[in-house]
Amino acid sequence: MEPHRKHKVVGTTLHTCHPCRRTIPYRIYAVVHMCGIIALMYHHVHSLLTANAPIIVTCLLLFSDIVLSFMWASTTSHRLNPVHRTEYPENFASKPEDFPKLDVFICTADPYKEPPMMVVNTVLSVMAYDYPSDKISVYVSDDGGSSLTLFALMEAAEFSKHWLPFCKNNNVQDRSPEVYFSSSNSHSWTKEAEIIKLMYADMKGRVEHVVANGNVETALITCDNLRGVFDSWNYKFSRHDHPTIIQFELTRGQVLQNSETDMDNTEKHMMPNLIYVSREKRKVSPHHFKAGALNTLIRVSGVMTNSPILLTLDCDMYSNDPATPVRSLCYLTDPKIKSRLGYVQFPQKFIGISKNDIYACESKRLFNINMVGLDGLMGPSHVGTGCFFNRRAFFGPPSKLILPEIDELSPYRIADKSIEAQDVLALTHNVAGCIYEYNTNWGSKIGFRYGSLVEDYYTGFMLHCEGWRSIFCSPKKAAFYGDSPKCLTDVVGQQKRWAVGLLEMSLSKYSPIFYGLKLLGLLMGLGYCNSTFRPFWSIPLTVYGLLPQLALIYGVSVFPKVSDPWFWLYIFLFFGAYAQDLSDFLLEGGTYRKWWNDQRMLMIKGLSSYFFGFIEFTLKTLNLSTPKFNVTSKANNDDEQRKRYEREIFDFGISSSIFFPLTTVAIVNLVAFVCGLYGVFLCGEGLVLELMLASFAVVNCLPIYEAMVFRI
Ligand SMILES: O=c1ccn([C@@H]2O[C@H](COP(=O)(O)OP(=O)(O)O[C@H]3O[C@H](CO)[C@@H](O)[C@H](O)[C@H]3O)[C@@H](O)[C@H]2O)c(=O)[nH]1
Ligand SMILES: [Mn+2]
Repeated sequence: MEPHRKHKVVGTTLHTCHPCRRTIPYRIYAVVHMCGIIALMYHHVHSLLTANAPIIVTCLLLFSDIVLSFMWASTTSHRLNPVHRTEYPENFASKPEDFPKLDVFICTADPYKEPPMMVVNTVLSVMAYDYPSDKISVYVSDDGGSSLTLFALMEAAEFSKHWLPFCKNNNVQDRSPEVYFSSSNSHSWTKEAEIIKLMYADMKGRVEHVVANGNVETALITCDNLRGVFDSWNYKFSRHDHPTIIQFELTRGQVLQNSETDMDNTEKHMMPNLIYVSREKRKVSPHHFKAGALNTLIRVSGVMTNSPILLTLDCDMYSNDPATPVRSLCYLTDPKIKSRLGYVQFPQKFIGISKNDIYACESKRLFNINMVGLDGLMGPSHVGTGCFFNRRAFFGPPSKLILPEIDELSPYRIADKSIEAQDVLALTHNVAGCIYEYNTNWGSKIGFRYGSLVEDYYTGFMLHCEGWRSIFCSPKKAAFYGDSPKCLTDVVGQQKRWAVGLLEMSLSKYSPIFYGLKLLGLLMGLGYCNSTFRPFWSIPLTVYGLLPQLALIYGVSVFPKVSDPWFWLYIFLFFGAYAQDLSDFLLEGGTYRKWWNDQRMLMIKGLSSYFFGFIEFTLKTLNLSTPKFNVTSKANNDDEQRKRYEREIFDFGISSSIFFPLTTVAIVNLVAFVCGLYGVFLCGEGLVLELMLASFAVVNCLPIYEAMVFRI
């Protein structure tokens, strides 16, 4: 973070906003770089007309440079007005009874890729927020329809009665029990902590036993009334075809927590609601993956509690700071901005990243740098997790409320009935049914939007287009920590899914380049283009990764020679763009080595994920396949692999065709590099730019050669 003192400070005492220091130099540089790009375009057109190089070569280079310039322009839109914000939750003075109610949504989809203990820890960490407990309702959506997850939540509900008072009475900061009990200060644990630790270990043992067995044995269910709960999982039940299951009174008699009646074991605190929802699934009805799951939760929670504020979390994102909801209220309750404020987005931060982040798992540009840039315009994009929403934002533009099909779901309704009431329960089952959305606005005008595998990004974009604003809230102490894929195959797989989702968005009728620019204006529209058009990086990467290298091998030139003044333009544009990328990184708290790995990963993703993303998207458009939301595995059981990751050794995992273009480019560059060097020694002045490019690629590919050699 930069020092703020000298800068203009605007806002109320609940939050302040400071323009970043780099703004002015960045704006000046933008003008200079733009002149360079215009000159380059002139140069290309000139060579096209005078045709001193083969036309196809000039055209390919021109097209690549157009894509690169577009990427530069869209990145620059983030650089013209970056801001940092600070909030002062200590000034938030409402009485506990005046706090708004909060519904927390946690999504999970597969008990083997997303271990139920992980879900349990996330659930417990938010149940234990420093917030009036009776105002919190935690809804867990289980798209895996798994009895294992439900069993784990029943255990969590029981354990929470001890865990919540323990945290609050001792002001524990790590409210994910796994994190708390694995932290190193074990010697200072009190007797009470030791007892709770044993209870936790006990519960963990039971849950892991059930998961290893693959089914819930009746002997493990201690409470008689709970046994019937698992009857739904009969022979007809499969994860893609099953009825709705909603369980809400776990602790006494039936399932999960209920804040109206459940007291914790010290009888002082009220308990939050904990509700398990597995929406109905039928093979014939589309379920729209996570977007569909979240819309179901918006409706189920609408019927049960209808809190004005929603927090969405992926099951791996546990809370790292119990004060986070109050921090978000600094914005969400500010009368000056609240009527147009759609959401407050926190950054995605991850645990267990290797020292220099070899696979760029942090996605720093996406989750951090770009967010700071967009925050000074209309607000950050939505990144799917760690986001506090204004419920109203899901029901049409700020100026025009779109009423849902039934009154019970209206965002301003006060939910005053008990969640146990029969009619409430019946309605929740109805709204979680798979035909409920037919002929409604869900997924198009209200709720999370369907049509893209990056439902988060798409929905945020549509909200901005409707006139909603957003805020990026990035406190020093991370609000959430999550899990990020840590092996290369998983990373490129995740990125391929994103690429398909982004292409679905960029080539739809709501493409940021038309619809976005029209509704959001130049900078914000371009800002959205920066991410949506990211898969297009594969075009310049392929061209620049092969064409000049082939030229080197055949000894012909495609770039200007050193004696040509245009040579310096190439040097300037290349180093200018890279230097600015590096400076973005360093100014937002990155390191040189992380930046270096990040730029290498862009190359790798471009030649694998984005490349195949294009293919998958084309197949989808031709109706030849339907891309799926492949959930990223968060269970890492491979010790060898983990060790290699910690030692930062590149690991391609199981050999996969996804790496074919990448390895081809790596080999071509190595050959070209050798040929180029040979040329320089042989005839003095060689093809300097071509050789520089090949050497840059070779240096970048070193770990790839290493991995290739070790594999043989
Ligand atoms: O049919 C599905 C598929 C996924 N999920 C949940 O979606 C979340 C994200 O899935 P994950 O495999 O972790 O994907 P990531 O690529 O890591 O997620 C990023 O990208 C997604 C969009 O592709 C966003 O939804 C996420 O919030 C964002 O963190 C998880 O909690 C899943 O349980 C569902 O609920 N239903
Ligand atoms: Mn994830």
